[in-house]
Amino acid sequence: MSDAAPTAPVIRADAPGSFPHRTLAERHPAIIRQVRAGLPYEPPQQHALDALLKNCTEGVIEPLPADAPDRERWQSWGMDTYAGQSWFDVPWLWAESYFYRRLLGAVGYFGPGAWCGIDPFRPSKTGELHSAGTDAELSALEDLRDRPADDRDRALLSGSLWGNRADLSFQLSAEGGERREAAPGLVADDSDLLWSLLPPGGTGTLCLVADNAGRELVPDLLLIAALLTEPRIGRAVLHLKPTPYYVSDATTADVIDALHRLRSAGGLAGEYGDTLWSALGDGRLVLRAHPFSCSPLPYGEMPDDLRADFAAAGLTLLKGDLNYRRLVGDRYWPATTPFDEVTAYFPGPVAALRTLKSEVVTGLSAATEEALDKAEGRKWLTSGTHALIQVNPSAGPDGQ
Ligand SMILES: O=P(O)(O)OC[C@H]1O[C@](O)(CO)[C@@H](O)[C@@H]1O
Repeated sequence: MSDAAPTAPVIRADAPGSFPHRTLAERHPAIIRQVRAGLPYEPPQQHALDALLKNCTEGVIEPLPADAPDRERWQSWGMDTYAGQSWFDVPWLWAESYFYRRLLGAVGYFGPGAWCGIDPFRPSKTGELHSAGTDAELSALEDLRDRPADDRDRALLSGSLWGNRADLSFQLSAEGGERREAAPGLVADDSDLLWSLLPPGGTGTLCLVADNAGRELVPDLLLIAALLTEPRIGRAVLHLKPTPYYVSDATTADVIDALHRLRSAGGLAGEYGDTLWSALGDGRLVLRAHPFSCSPLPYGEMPDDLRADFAAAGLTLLKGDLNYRRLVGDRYWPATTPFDEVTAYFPGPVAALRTLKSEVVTGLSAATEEALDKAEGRKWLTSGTHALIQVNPSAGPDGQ
């Protein structure tokens, strides 16, 4: 970002009782317990998980072992700077991301050994993919078959947006322990602008930066299939996580599971599944699993090859809360900070589709913020019941 770009305090988890503090102090231990119970880990993995539980609540950040395959990468992402500090004192985004890296290390994900490559979150991901909720959503898709293309596209976009509520890590500590109903209406809605960047007959490239597997990835895939079929795009690039992350984030294995699920569902879901299967085969759908997708840094610090990927797209659509935090910067922005200003650095037109699950938000009108505060206090920021669609069509070199 240029020197004139707006700025605000970076979020840390050092205030007991705050939302970020509860994430580290309560959610991370709950995730470790869930992982430990979810697979029949052997004593070395169990002991390592117990040690991580103690370390992440009471200890200081420890560097990766000398033989870790990604040690140098983490050094370039700030590991040496933060080693020795409390998890609660470093940037919240950094602490959360590093927690998931340490969790994978504890279960032997990076090998050597028999647990190499085993996703510790797979039990909850597959449970969700094969749930009655997913069945119901796939059958409901049939109702869209005979609707005008524009209506169908808007319904699929809405499915992709609200699919972001289905975040398994979030469910572990949603306020009150139970799921609350989604609020009608969006706190910001640039959907008309978004559709103008995906015109009927369009042949451009859409980059979709995925978030969660299962009930979020399924509608994301359906949206891509519809856009390719209509067509509104000629090609889609789907950015996934190279390793399991934030419990439910989608990896290549999760895409394959989701495609099997679609194809076995029959009906329109099955047709879309077949479309995506062949689009992978002929290059109209491309999968990426860039290391930076699991980095603890904002997109403002993305490497050149990723920047080039986004620059080549007619639109990059980032899904979910974490991607939003990384897009605008994980900071306590005044909610009225213009979205266009904090995303001006992005290499091309960019859109965010997200339900609100952290205290990071930009681009709201003062009236919207006031009405939300009046109705809910500050809970609307983190409850996951509100959503937004924001677009900066002029990000990138031509727009600056
Ligand atoms: O799956 P999403 O939408 O990225 O949400 C994950 C979010 O949940 C949290 O774990 C808790 O709010 C955040 O750290 C993170 O931004």
